Amino acid sequence: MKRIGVLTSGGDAPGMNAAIRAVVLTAAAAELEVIGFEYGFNGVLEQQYFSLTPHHVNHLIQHGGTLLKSARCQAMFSDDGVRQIAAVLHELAIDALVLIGGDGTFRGAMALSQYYQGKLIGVPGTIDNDVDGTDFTIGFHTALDTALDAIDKIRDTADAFERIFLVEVMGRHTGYLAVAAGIAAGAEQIICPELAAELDTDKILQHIRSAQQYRGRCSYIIVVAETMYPGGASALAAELERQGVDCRASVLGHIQRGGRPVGADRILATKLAAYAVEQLLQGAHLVMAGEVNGEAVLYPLAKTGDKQKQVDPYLLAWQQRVAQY
Ligand SMILES: Nc1ncnc2c1ncn2[C@@H]1O[C@H](COP(=O)(O)OP(=O)(O)OP(=O)(O)O)[C@@H](O)[C@H]1O
Ligand SMILES: O=P(O)(O)OC[C@H]1O[C@](O)(CO)[C@@H](O)[C@@H]1O
Repeated sequence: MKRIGVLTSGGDAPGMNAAIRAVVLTAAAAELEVIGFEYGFNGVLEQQYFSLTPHHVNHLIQHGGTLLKSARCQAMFSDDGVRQIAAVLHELAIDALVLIGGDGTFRGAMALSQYYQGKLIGVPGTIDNDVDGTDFTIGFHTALDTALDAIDKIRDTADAFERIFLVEVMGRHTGYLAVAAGIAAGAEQIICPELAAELDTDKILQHIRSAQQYRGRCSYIIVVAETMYPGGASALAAELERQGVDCRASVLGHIQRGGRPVGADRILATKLAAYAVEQLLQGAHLVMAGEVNGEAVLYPLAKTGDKQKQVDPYLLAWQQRVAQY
């Protein structure tokens, strides 16, 4: 193996830069050349790439975003597009490709494996934490702290007005961020797919009223996962207002994707990206470098999107038992 490629794809996540750095430094130590493709799979298709040297990754570890940019690539959903991308990789003599992204990116890797003869390895980078085969994805811990910082501030103003707030967090179709942020912020309610397939406004109102009966007037925060209500938290707040409850909505949105990665994400990114390159050199293919119980492990890329990993059931049950107090 002489020349490897690396790209970041899907939603950017704090710590992706730390992962790129570790890929480049580990490869340099093994005398491998690294080609960085920009804008995810689009950069391969459009041949937007540059040779990445240790010089490029100096003092990169502390920065959010991704040096390689990210994107979602429509061409990957057509057979023709996948073939073209594989052809560019062959043309550039890329022996292996390191893909830093979420389960969608890894589905892309599986599609690419039909036409690409080189090796493919994944590094889990997404704030959503919705990737099987690793306890945590790179970016999740930073996004959690960013959400917490915002919710703690919302609590201050909610307390001052004894107001009800809906705070919408990201997470696509999973509630890892919602549950973690809700628990850590001491939210009164958490609404996420793991707690209820469909949102029930009667139940929400009942919950608010029973908490108010028990405590008297007080602030009340509901953390809502982004896909739980058509139109999001703002539309849900409007509906609750219509039913006679005065409340405000705050959508945290993309601020959760930005910012300096926290230590846990920098360390996870360094470990998993370094491990991925080392394992490539040992012949690994079509696997993701993950971390389970503190150990670096390889997990089949084909299974990373199976949704076997669970949001902590203990915390979910506990939240439901105590929230009315
Ligand atoms: N089924 C698929 N077949 C081929 N390519 C895919 C497939 N699913 C996703 N991809 C490719 O991977 C890219 C990223 O996927 P996606 O938008 O789902 O983000 P992700 O990697 O899951 O990260 P995140 O969840 O953090 O946004 C897509 O834009 C597409 O190019
Ligand atoms: O950047 P976009 O396309 O708005 O995507 C937002 C989505 O990306 C994520 O930030 C990461 O997957 C999700 O939490 C969110 O649903």
